[in-house]
Amino acid sequence: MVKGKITGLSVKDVRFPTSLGHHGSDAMHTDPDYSAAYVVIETDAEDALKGYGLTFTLGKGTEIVVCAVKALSHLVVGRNLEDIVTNFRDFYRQLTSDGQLRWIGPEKGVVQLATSAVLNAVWDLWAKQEGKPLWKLLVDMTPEQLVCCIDFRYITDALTEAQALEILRNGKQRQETREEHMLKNGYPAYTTSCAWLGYSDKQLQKLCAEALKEGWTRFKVKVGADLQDDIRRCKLIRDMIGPDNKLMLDANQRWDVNEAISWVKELALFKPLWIEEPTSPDDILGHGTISKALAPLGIGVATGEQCHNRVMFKQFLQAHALQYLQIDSCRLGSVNENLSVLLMARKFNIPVCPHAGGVGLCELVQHLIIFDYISVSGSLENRMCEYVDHLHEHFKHPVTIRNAAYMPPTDPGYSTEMKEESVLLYQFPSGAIWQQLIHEKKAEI
Ligand SMILES: C[C@H](O)[C@@H](O)CC(=O)C(=O)O
Ligand SMILES: [Mg+2]
Repeated sequence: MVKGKITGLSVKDVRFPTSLGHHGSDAMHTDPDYSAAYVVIETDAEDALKGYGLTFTLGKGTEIVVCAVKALSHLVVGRNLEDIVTNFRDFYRQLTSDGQLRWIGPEKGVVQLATSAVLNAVWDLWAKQEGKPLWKLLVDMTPEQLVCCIDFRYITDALTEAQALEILRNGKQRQETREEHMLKNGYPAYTTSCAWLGYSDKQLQKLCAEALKEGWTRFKVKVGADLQDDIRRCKLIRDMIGPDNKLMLDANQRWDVNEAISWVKELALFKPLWIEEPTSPDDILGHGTISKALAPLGIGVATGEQCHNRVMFKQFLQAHALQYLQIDSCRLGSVNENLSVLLMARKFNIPVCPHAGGVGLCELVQHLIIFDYISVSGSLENRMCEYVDHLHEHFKHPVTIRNAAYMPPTDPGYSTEMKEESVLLYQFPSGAIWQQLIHEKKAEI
């Protein structure tokens, strides 16, 4: 039962100094401080439940997203939660179509990140009021209710509402069997934690050995800055994991199109499954050219973590420009826009392998991919979800990984809530952690 009027929305700039340990580093983001614009919404309902939402950023710039969240808040405060969720498509459109704010988007960049943080909080609150983890809320919704959350504007040439309904109705068949499978075995994951670009070979070997012991069988390596380094690191990791485990490469947009093709050909002997973000995330035709060139080598192209909306994904799919689609729970406009992308991926028969990691991205996206398996794709073939072993301790309901798989969350909500003490300590710049780093001249405002 959904209830209450939204009476308040607050947003905080929360940053973790991950750059100090080179965690999260890649060929383009050499010093990321994993951060979040962290939203809390309150209602006047007696249950006193709050909704928590976030979007992921890399340090500087979080304050700009915070500003955008504040600019959106007048569209949220004062609204009745039941009205929002029963007309979710309209609400999504109100947030993304504000006559003035859309000029700095539309549906991309800072305003879309802010939209995502706000809507993630709404979904969290809805799931909490229903007493279900978000994935289960989605699984239990009817196809009609689910399509009512999706804005089909700009994608009907690829997916109509009727086609979405058909996919979701088919997805209802044997749904219980797949739910049981998830509850027993979890959703398969791969790890990126061993091979950030800033890690030494020694660190890489140590982390890889530990991961193998823990049962990981799928590994991602950062590449793209220096070819000889890449060859050395890929050989190191391939030798350690053996020929049968999976290896993926991630260049984080470092190359031009032809450079990407020739560079990846040099790494082909290490048998990577995919090359991720080989070039600009906006270059759909470029990704298509790379896909064509690498297909004979058995290497696919993966992208999506910086794909800013459903229209981009539509075109990637139409242009056969990706072979692995990487949704991101905080880059797209929350669950609403992600639903449309999951359905398009199903229609085009492309496996979804979500981007996760960052801060909170694993916590959130596990709900979406578990729902995808149970109610949309119905398949685990060629599918896996990213896992990164950082910052989970700051969440009230952190992910549970068992045998290299995400176990479905059981607590009500979207797993978005951070521990209060973490928010206090890491709030930028007033939190004690940042005050200390600023004092030691290891950080600046
Ligand atoms: C800057 C981030 O850590 C980025 O490297 C993450 C990423 O590309 C991934 O996890 O994939
Ligand atoms: Mg990546």
